[in-house]
This record gives sequence, C-alpha cells and structure tokens, in this order.
Amino acid sequence: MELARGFLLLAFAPLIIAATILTKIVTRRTISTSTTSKRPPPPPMAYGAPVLGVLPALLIRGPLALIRDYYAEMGSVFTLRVLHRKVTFLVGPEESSHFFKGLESEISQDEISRFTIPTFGPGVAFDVDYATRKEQFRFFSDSMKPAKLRTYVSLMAREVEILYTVQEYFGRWEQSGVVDLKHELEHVVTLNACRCLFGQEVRAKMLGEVPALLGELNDSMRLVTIVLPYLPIPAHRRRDRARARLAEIFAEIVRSRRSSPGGGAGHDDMLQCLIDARYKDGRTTTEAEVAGMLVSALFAGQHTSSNTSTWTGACLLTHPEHLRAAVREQEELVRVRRHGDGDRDRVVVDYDALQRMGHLHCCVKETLRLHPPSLMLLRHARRSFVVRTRGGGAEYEVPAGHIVASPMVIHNALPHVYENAGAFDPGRFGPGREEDRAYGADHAYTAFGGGRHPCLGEAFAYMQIKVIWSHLLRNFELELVSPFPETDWNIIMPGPNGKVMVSYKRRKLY
Ligand code: HEM
Repeated sequence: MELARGFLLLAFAPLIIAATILTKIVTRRTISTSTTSKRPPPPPMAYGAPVLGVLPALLIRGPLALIRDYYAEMGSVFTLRVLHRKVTFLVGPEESSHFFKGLESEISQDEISRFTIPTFGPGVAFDVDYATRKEQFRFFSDSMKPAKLRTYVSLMAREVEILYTVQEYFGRWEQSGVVDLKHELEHVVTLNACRCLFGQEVRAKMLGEVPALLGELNDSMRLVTIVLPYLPIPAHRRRDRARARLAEIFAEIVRSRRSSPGGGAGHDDMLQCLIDARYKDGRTTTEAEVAGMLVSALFAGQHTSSNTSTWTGACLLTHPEHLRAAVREQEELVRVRRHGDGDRDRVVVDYDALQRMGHLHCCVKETLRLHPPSLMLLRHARRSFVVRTRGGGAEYEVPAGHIVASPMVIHNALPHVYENAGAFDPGRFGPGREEDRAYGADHAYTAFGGGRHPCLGEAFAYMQIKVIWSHLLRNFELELVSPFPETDWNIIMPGPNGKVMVSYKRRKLY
C-alpha cells in the first residue's frame, strides 16, 4: 500500500507541486453566496487546485491531517472538492442527525458502496435493491439474537479457552515468549468467525483453505478498488478466483445440509440461520445468497474485530491502572468450574459472565472511541438537506449529489462531548459518567454507526473481544515491547500499523 502510494506521489509529483502552489492562491470559501434566495447557503467549500481539488494536499498530508485542518479552519460543516466530486463533512452529533436518521431515499449508502459487489458477490448487499437488502439484514439480525449469542459464546470460548489440547490456539504458546499480537489475534478472530459463522464443516475440514481465500478477498480491497472495482489488476483477478471458490464451498455445504434429514437442524451457526431464513414472500435463500451474506458478514466483522482486539491490548498494556482493574474484574467475575479433564482446571466463560465484565467492556468501548474501525462513514446525498450547527449557530443546505462524510475519529473525540477527549479513560462510559449518553443528543458515540444502519454485529463483536481478553488476562502476564502502534489512515480498513510485539509469561490466576 505504501509502495503504491509512493508510486502515485512520484507520478504526480510535478503536478502536485504546481497544484499545491496554486491551491494556496485559489483556495476560496463560499460561505454566503445567495442574497436573493431564502434557502440556506451551501456549506463553506475548499475548492483546492484547478481540476485536482484538494487531492494533492490529500496525498501529501494524508486524509486525517487534511480533515482535521479543514475542520479547525472551516467549522463543523464544510465541503472539500476532490477532482470532480464534492465531499461534505459533518462533524458532531447535531450536525450528523440527518446522516444517521435520513431516509434511504434521501441519503443512501448505495452509490458509494457498489465497489463491494465483486467481493460480496451477486444477489446480496449492494447488488440488490434496498428492500431486499433490508430483508437480508433481518436474517443477520435474527442470527445475532441473545439465544444465538449464548451459543456462539460457548463456541468462541472453546476456541480460545481449552488449553490442555495442543491444537487449540493459545495452547500453542510456550511458557513464555514474544509474539506479534496483531498476527495472533487476527488468527483467533478468523477461527472464531469460521466456527460461529461458517460452521463445523469449515472449522473441521477447511481451516487451511477458507481463511486463505478470505485473505485473498481482503487483500484485493485496494484504494483503487473504490473507483475501479473491475480493473483487471492481479489482486482483482485473485479476488475473483477466491470468490468463485468460496461460493463453491458454501454452495456444497448448503446443498448437503438441505438434503440431510431435518435440513441441517441442530447446526448452531449463522450459516444455518441463513439457510433457514425466509423472505416475506415465502421464498428461501439461494446458495449464492447464503455465500454472499456469509462473506459480507465476515468482511464487516473480521478486520474490525481483530483490529479492535489488538488496539484494546495496546491500550491496556500502556495503562497499568486499567490493566490491573481488568485483571481484578476477571478474578472476581469469572466462574470457575472443575471439569476434571486431566490435571488442568478449565475456566468457563459464558454469556452471563461476559455481561458482568463491565470494566473490560468500557475498555473496549473507549479503545474504539480513540481507534475507530474506519476514518469516516460515507453516504450519498440523493436529495439536498439542511444542516444546523450546534446550538443553532449556522444553517447550510447540502446540495444533492454530494458525498457526505462523518469522520468518526474526530466525531468521537469532541471536547464538548468528552472530557479530556484525547485520553484513554474507560471510566467515562461507566456508571455515573456515561459521557456519550449524558451529552443529550443522539449519535455522540458512533464507533458502531447508528440510526438507520447500526452495526448488526456489535454484540457479537464485544463478546468475541471479551472472550479473547478474558482468556489472555487470566492466563498471561503481558507486556508491550514495541512502541505504541500508529494508525495507517491511508487504507480502507485502518488498523495498527506494523507489528505489535508483546512478551508473555504464563500465569494462573486461579
Ligand atoms: C469491533 C467490531 C465492529 C465494529 C467497530 C463495527 C462497526 C460498524 C459500523 C461503524 C457500521 C456502520 C457502517 C455505516 O454506517 O456505513 C457497521 C455496520 C455493519 N456491521 Fe459492524 N462492526 C463490527 C463488527 C461486526 C461484526 C462482527 C458483524 C457481523 C458478524 C458486523 C456486521 C455489520 C453489518 C451487517 C453492518 C451493516 C448494517 C447496515 O448497513 O444497515 N459488524 N459496523
């Protein structure tokens, strides 16, 4: 990615230098344009350089610095021109109200998400109309109901807890050592996803092949993919081959379950929920739809969860007081059961125990506030709409056709919402403070989206991360031995940059 960015910079260097000089000269703001109409003016706009808009600055300074600077200069509602596109940024709960609550016919995900079609496959997500997509999201939601989550927790706990068999993941760690936590947690999250979402067939027989194919899909999601999703580059060709093979694998499992006595009843995974799902008109899901929904669920959940698991570790290991509190919580809360299997005791983490891990929960939530899963959420304005800034300070009309962006990383660190907003302070979400709720406006915390498109996997994600960290806190003394990771904001799903090296030593809390 860095290499690609380097080439891009090199290729555009002369143009960029000229354009940057021009930008200084011609950057203008159109705060109040109309004196004849009573309609509010459009948001202030940075035109940037001729033709390129703010692209040169974007490439040179990176997206986060660019957005922060324009926010500081232009306020909570502003538009940046990037080539021929106009992107309007809305910063803050009041300003983002329409972004989250607006009807799909007014502000939509469709136009800006079509690049995912070759990855998710035909017949699902952004390849279908909104009504069908809503039904498919209902299938997801059904597979995330508390009764199902209870089952998933026991499956996840099996993956990470059972230490006495060498096949299980953390069982492979030695008595002490140094690991790249990011790599380790990516692997655990994939195991969990394979088991809970795809089922025991994949977990038992295809743990080599399926994660490798998913890796190809992830790797194919380049910045160029957003603009030219079908460009015949090697990464896209590998994506198409991997996607076709995944479709074959899932289709075979669906056929086999459907033709078995009981139609697969008794399977405890999301795959079975999708097989059993019915559209409102009574039709069942097709094999291609089931495959597509599984791939899209994995896409929505895998990187987000593994990045958050790693960030949580990095934050805890650099804040000893919160680490100690999290360990104390484990001592107090986790039920210990003696299973008498061999000479080791097994600690069982269940759904109810996870619900009681309040401090760990706040740590994950606070981690996500500071290290959100993406730089911004995006929509397309199908109709113009009016935005009022906080306290009714100003009113703007965002024109139809604009891309609308909610920059999460700035939104979730606003000093008028969060006290000492740059600090890692999990207690801000604890009883008596709850700064996001206390603020008094919806959408003060958006790490899981909200409004019409809340994350459907939020509860699943918390459980998975808490199962992993509950296990690590109870069984290992850990220390971060590399510097606190930076974020690479230039990629679609930003995460900790580089390796996150952690030394561990086994211990037994119980
Ligand atoms: C820490 C982990 C996760 C984070 C931070 C996260 C965050 C988000 C965010 C911010 C959105 C809103 C996107 C938007 O408004 O454009 C979203 C949507 C979604 N998420 Fe998650 N997610 C996580 C894990 C998961 C998991 C594990 C699943 C499923 C297994 C999942 C499934 C979905 C789905 C299906 C949507 C689309 C909802 C819609 O568009 O109506 N997510 N997620």
